[in-house]
Amino acid sequence: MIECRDLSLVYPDGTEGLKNVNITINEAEFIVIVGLSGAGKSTLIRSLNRLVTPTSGGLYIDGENVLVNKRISLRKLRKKVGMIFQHHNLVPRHTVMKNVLAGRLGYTGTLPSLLNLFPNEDRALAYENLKRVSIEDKLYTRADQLSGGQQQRVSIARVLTQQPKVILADEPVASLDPPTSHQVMNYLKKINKEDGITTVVNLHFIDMAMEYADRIIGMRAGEIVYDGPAGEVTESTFEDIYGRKIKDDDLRGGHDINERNKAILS
Ligand SMILES: Nc1ncnc2c1ncn2[C@@H]1O[C@H](COP(=O)(O)OP(=O)(O)OP(=O)(O)O)[C@@H](O)[C@H]1O
Repeated sequence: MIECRDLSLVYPDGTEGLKNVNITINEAEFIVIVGLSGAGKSTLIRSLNRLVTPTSGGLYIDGENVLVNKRISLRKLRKKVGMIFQHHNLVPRHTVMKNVLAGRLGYTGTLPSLLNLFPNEDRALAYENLKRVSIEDKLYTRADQLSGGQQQRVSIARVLTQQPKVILADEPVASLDPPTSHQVMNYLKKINKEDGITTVVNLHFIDMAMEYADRIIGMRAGEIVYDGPAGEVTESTFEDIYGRKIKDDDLRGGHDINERNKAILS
């Protein structure tokens, strides 16, 4: 469980990225954070993994405040919390397998991984996870030879290989076309349901947020302005969060294609 208590973050130039955020993220939830550009979605998700450091308040992971308790090293935190980025952050010239094995870094240490000395169990785990996102046939392909959607699936396999308790995804579909966006979201949702891994995703497409989230958190100007079950969200909720009418650009579309996608994945 993750708890933010009066969490605030002021960037060095004085910009308030987060203002008194109070949320509790429960085990196995699938949460989507929505809000306009600049609302603080990335700042919040990056705070949860300490990629940025909140300037006041408490951030409790399994009951321990990781902002004050130095016993919990960053490495330990990052073993528990896996991250997926918009641009997947794969090493372009490394093979798919090597990229996925990087998920074991927190367990093996840097030197064995530099020497490619991963135990066989790690390799088997990496292969299983590539199979879960249906990309095991690209095992020996260089990451930069894959499409954007394939690269994002490899980054999902990498995060799974880390065996995290929580997956954070910062705009994971922003660079993808509608069918590929749905494919990636379906994989994230399937993993959340099957493995019970808590998942927090930043999205700016409201139709996707409603389709995949169990719970939606709306942000504006660094503050939480909505927090509730996705089933209770309406167009006017989004208009309140965005402070304006909903536009076509706020929708990803592609739902007809998604029905086929879901059938393939189920
Ligand atoms: N390193 C930084 N230094 C100063 N200000 C920053 C920094 N990173 C983000 N900000 C500011 O903090 C606020 C929140 O930004 P953040 O990136 O968290 O928003 P966002 O909702 O994720 O937006 P987007 O969807 O465009 O990524 C914005 O005003 C942004 O300009």
